[in-house]
Amino acid sequence: MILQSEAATMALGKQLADILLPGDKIALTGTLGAGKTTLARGLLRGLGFEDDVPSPTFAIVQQYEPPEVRLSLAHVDFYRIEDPNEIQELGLDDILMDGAIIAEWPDRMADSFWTEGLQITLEIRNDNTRQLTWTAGPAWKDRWPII
Ligand SMILES: Nc1ncnc2c1ncn2[C@@H]1O[C@H](COP(=O)(O)OP(=O)(O)OP(=O)(O)O)[C@@H](O)[C@H]1O
Repeated sequence: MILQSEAATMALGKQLADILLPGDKIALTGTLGAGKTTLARGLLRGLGFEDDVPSPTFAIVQQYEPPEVRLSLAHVDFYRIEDPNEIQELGLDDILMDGAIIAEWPDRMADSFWTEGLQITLEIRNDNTRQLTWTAGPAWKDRWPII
């Protein structure tokens, strides 16, 4: 699918919010500036979050909880993770018990962590629009694709 503008990336994130369930994992892959944070922003907006959404690069995990959002969501950026042991300390399994995860730079985690998830790749095209490709585990059957 082609995303023609920042607004289209945001809109897709908002649609994703409508189908999001506890335990969902969304992996966002793409080069710097591909639109990963924009998509996460749209998702958070769709979940009801009204404030600014910072890039989680510095915090690594940015947690959003009700009532600001309809479903708790961890916005994760694995970019700065170097030691796999650090990942265990993030408590992602606990978060997934009643919430969802959307993560940038997911390749820092084992592939097996994402096989049940929705794995999205964003690429910058020559005309500056974005190409989105995806794979999704069985949990996403009948929910995705949404447009
Ligand atoms: N579909 C689109 N078409 C054109 N520009 C877009 C599109 N989606 C997002 N952008 C723009 O791309 C820029 C980078 O977006 P964003 O910060 O979300 O990327 P990122 O992948 O999170 O980057 P980084 O890895 O550096 O954090 C922003 O200026 C945003 O407006």
